[in-house]
Amino acid sequence: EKLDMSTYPVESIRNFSIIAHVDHGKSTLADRLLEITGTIAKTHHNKQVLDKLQVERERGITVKAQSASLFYSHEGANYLLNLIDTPGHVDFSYEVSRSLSACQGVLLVVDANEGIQAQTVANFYLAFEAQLAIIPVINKIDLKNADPERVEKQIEKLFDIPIDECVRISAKQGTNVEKVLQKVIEKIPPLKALVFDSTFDHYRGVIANIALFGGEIQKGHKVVSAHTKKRYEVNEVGILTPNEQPTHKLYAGQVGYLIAGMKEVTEAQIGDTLFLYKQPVEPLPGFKSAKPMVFAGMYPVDQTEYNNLKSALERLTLNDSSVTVHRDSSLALGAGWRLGFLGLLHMEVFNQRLEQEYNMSVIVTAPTVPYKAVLSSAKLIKEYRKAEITIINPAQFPDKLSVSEYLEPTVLGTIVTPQEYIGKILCDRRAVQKDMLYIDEHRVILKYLFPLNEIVVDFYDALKSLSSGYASFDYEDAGYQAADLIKMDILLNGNPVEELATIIHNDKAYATGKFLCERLKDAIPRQLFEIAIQAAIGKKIIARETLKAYRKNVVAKCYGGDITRRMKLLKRQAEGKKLMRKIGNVEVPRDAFIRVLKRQTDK
Ligand SMILES: Nc1nc2c(ncn2[C@@H]2O[C@H](COP(=O)(O)OP(=O)(O)OP(=O)(O)O)[C@@H](O)[C@H]2O)c(=O)[nH]1
Repeated sequence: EKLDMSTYPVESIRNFSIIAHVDHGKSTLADRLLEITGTIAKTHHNKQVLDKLQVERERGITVKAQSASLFYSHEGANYLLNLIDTPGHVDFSYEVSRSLSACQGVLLVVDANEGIQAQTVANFYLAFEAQLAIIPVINKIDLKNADPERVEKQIEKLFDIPIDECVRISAKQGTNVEKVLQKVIEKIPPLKALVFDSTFDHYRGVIANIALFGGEIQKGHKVVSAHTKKRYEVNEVGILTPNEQPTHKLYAGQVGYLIAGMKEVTEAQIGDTLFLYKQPVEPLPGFKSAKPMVFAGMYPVDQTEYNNLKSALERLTLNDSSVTVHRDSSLALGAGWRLGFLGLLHMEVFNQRLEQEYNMSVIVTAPTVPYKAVLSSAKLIKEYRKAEITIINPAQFPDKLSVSEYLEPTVLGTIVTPQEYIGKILCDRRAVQKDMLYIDEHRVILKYLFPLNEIVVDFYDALKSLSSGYASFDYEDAGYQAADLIKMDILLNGNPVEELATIIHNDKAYATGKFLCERLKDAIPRQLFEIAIQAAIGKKIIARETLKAYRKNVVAKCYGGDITRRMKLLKRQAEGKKLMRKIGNVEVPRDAFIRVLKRQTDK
C-alpha cells in the first residue's frame, strides 16, 4: 500500500544526519529516534536497526549509510524528519561528507565520558564547512564516569558553540531523546536536497537514493541523467523506512528512492542530477569525489572464475562508489583488477562482502599507496606520454636510473590522546609534528604530517593498543613529498610472491624485509621440503629465513578408522587447499599475506 506524501510540504521537512566518533552512540540514538516516532516498534531487539550489512553487525561499525524517514507530530503540526545515516570509522569520512550534502543540519553526538575525539573534530569541520546547523548531543549521561559539564566546556572551547545549546541525553535509556527531536525542528532549516546514494538490488536493478531539490516525481515520469544523458522511465518511487516503502509521488524537499530500470554501474553515478525529459536543468554541483588512498591487486583464485568475479565486482562497486576499478594482469596471477580503497579497513570490508554476499574467494596483493615518479628517461616519457606518472602497482615501479625523483603521498593526521601516551605513539613513523593543543588538563590534540604509507596499514590498530584504546585518530590528504623509494620482492624458494612485492622507503628496507620474512615463516605451514623465505631488492638478497621440512600424512592417522570419518577428513583437507595459493611448489594460506603485512605485534 502506498503512502501519500503530499501532506508534507517543504516547510515541514527536516533533513539531518547524526555524526559521532566511533562508539559514541550514533546507532543507539538512531534506534531511539526511530522508536519515539513510531517508525519501528519499541522492543528490546532494536539494536542498530540501520546497520543492515552483515559485516557491520559482526564488526560493530557502520560502513554503509542507511537512511530513514521519521514522521513526528509536535504541538499540532506534522513533520517529516529525514534521518540520513553516516558511517563512523575514519576510513569512511568521504561517505560522511556525501551524506552531509543531503542535509541541512546534524546531531553531533559526543560521549559524556570520553569527550571530544579525533572524529568528533573531523566530523564537526565537515558539517561546519557544509554550513549545516550543528546540535551538540552529549550522550551516555547515565554512565558512572559521565562528566557532561567538562564535555560541554570542550565543545564551547573548540567549536565555539554556546553551552546552553547542548542537549544531555542517554540514548541507551531514552532520557531526553524527545528533546533532540524538538531541537531538530527548531534549529534545522527546512530546505531542498539532492541525489546522494545508490544501491544495487539483484531483482530490481539500481535503486537510486534521491533528494529532490524542486518539483515532484512519480511512476511513469521520464527522467534523464545529466551525466550520461540516458533516458529512463520511472518504475517506482518511495521513501526509506529504512526499507523501501513505495509512495505515489516524491515532492521537493523529500528524501527517498527511485527505480528506473538502470542496470549498469555507470548509469547511477552518485552526485549525478536527474531531470525530467525535455526539461533540462543546470546539474547540481557534484560531490567531492572519493579519493582512493590504498590500492591492491585482486585476482580470481582460479581463472575460470574470472567472469563471475567480474560481475560480483561490478555489483559491489555499484553499492560502493568510492572503490575504483582498473583492469590489470600479472604473469603469476593472471587476469584481474587493481582496486583503489579509502583505507585498509575499507579494503578488508570489501573483501569480506565479496566472500559473504557473493561467495567469491580472491587473491589480494599487498596494499600500496599511490606513489609518483618524475621520469628522466626519454624513452619512458615517450611511452607514458608524460614526465610524471602515478604508480599504483609495484610491478610498474620504474628503475632508479630512469627517474629523477620519486614522490610519496602525505597526510595531515590529527591525534587526540591523553598526554602520557604521546611518546609511545609515534616512534618509527617518519612523522613531523605540526601543531599541539590542549583540550583540557589531560588530553591533547596533536597534528602530524605523515607519509601515507606509514599509517595506512596498521597505524589505527597500533594506536589503539598502545594507548589502551584512549587515543583516537583521523587524517586528511596533504599532498606529495620527495622520497627515497625502492621496490622490494619477497621470494619463496626463489619464486617471487607477487602479492607481497612492495614499494618502500629505502631506510626501512632491511628492517621490513627481515620482519616480513620472520612473519611469513610463522604464517606458512611446514611442507614436505625446506623453504627459503627471502627479501630481495633487485638481485640482492637482504633477508632470509628458512622453514624446515615436515612430514604429514593425514590419512595415515585414521587408517582402520571408519570410512566416513576418513572421507570427511579428506574433504576438509580439499577445502583447506582451496584456501591455499601455490607459489612455485610452496602452498601458502591465502589470508597469510594480509596478516603478515600488519606489522603490529599482535602475535
Ligand atoms: N551507558 C550507555 N551506553 C550507551 C549509550 N548510548 C550508546 N551506548 C553504548 O555504546 C556503544 C556504542 O554505541 P553505538 O550506538 O553502536 O555507537 P555508534 O556511534 O553507532 O558506533 P558506529 O556505528 O561504529 O559509528 C554500545 O555498546 C551502546 O550500547 C548511553 O546513552 N549510555
